[in-house]
Amino acid sequence: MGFFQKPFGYEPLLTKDDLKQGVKKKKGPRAADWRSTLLRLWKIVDEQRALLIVVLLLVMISSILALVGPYVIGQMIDHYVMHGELSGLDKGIGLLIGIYVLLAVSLFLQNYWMIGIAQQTIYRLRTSVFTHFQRLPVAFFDRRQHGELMSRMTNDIEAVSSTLNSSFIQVFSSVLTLGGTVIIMLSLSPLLTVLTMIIIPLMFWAMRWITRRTAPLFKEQQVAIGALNGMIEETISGQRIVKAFSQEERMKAEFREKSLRLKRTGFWAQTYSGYIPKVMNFLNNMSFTIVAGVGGVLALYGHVSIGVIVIFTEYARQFTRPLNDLANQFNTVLSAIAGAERVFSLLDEQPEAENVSAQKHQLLGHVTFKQVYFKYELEEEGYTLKNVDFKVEPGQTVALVGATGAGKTTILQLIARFYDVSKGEVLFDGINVQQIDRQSLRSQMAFVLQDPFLFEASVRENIRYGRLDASDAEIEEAAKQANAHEFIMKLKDGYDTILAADGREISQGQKQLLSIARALIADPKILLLDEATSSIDTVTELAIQEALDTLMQGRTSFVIAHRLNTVHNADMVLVMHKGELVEAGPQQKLIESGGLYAQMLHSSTYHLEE
Ligand SMILES: Nc1ncnc2c1ncn2[C@@H]1O[C@H](COP(=O)(O)OP(=O)(O)OP(=O)(O)O)[C@@H](O)[C@H]1O
Repeated sequence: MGFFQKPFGYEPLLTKDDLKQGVKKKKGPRAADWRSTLLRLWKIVDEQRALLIVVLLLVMISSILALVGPYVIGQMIDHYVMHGELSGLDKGIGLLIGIYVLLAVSLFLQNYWMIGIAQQTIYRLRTSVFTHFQRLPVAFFDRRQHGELMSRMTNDIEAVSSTLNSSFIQVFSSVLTLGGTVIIMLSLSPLLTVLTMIIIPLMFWAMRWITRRTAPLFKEQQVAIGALNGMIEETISGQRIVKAFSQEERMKAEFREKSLRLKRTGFWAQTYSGYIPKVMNFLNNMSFTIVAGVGGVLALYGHVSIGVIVIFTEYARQFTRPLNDLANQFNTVLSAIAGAERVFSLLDEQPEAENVSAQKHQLLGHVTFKQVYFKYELEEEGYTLKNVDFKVEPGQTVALVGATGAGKTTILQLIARFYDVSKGEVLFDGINVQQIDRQSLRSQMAFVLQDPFLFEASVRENIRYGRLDASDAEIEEAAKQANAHEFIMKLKDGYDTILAADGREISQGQKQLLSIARALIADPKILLLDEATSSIDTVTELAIQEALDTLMQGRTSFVIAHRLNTVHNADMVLVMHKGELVEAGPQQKLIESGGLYAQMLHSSTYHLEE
């Protein structure tokens, strides 16, 4: 019973120390070649070594049992049938039944345990990739396509999973069966063995001839399927446009042409690949005929017994099966190695570097930028932020203004330490951000974005995301303060209404209110806000404004301002221009100085709403 339970326990695949080490010695397994990939995969599977050894033993037993079957039949023919002895036959049959029952049990168990091992391995691989994702810096996600990353989590891991499920046993048992068959055949008759093997080169030649023709056809078939699917998807989602521009006939003609192409390549790809089992069967039959003919002659001259001929033909039949299986497994194993390689390369990505001397720190609310220079990884040349220098006191509200691309969001991202500065320093209460534990820093900050992110969960859970231990009463109180309670109560199930991931059932303004409630429940020391620019009705707008005022009280707040009123009420305005902080101070002072901000207020390129 113990074995039945073993594969399903969970232990983390990579410990924190492993990760640290992996980062330090970047030369570790880079998953660059398939051998190191296999080795890494093996290391994970090897965690369940005891069970794996049992499975391998069972595979050995079942391979031996499968080989012994025909041998027993031959012996029965020679010893009982040829001598007309019925009495021994029942013992032989009993033995055969025993062998085949044992074989079935052994196959069942090895399959059950191997799937357990495979699923546990995949579970741990998937968990460590996901855990690793959480540790990766924002910059990593900047340079990767999200669809591609999701495909690694799903398709690539699935490729490894299906191979582990079946190929491992299949390959091992094929090799054993092949070896065992050859040894038995050689011991029975070397001459007949050589004759059986004549077909091997013929088989390889035939397979190569066929796959050379089918490989490009299958590739073309994939391309044709892709093109056809793409067109179908476009036509369905663009239905209105197709109709509006009366393009139905053209679409039909295009579809027919693409569909015909798929039909043609599909026909030849399937035809050629369909030849493979037929050709194999033919060659197998030929070898069978040769063995039967030559064996018959040998038996007539008394060189071998009839029993040996019967066993031999049976082994000769069995002989090609593992060969075929190995050939079939080849592609599956290759695609699994490729999948595993891509998964491991993700695990090799460096996590957010943590300073060992970093400490937890209770923020007071001072924020200082000291000659900060910053450059995104993807940026080709120059700095996104250049020599940004400012100092904010606890509880102050700072409005960031500037044209699009000036660097306002970048400043907020540096405060949240999504990125590290290239030069200069970001300080909280006089402590360099690098010396503060990242987790403790972020837990004391909250973001309210223009387009807040909602999870596919209830309204209550979406607010609770700000602080997981918040009680239902606290959540309701926060929603009330955020002016969200009223609209929540009008939803179908109130606080229990499940929202879609994109929050499509509620308006943009309502999403903002939820996000404000989420920030309130987090009770952060520092607030990072991006004011909404999209047109929101005046009632919601007022509700948001009021909620934000409540939220900002007693907290150091940075607001990317889109409204004149916000700038007006701010303690300090930071005017950004092409990555530089060109002016800083209260709005009135900036207007009086007649600098860039004063000009911006009157120009049409930068617009603050009344
Ligand atoms: N993740 C990123 N990777 C590379 N470059 C980026 C990234 N994010 C922003 N940038 C670039 O950095 C510059 C500053 O962008 P930022 O988002 O800080 O401007 P912004 O002032 O907030 O603009 P907006 O008002 O349009 O949001 C821009 O040129 C932008 O293209």
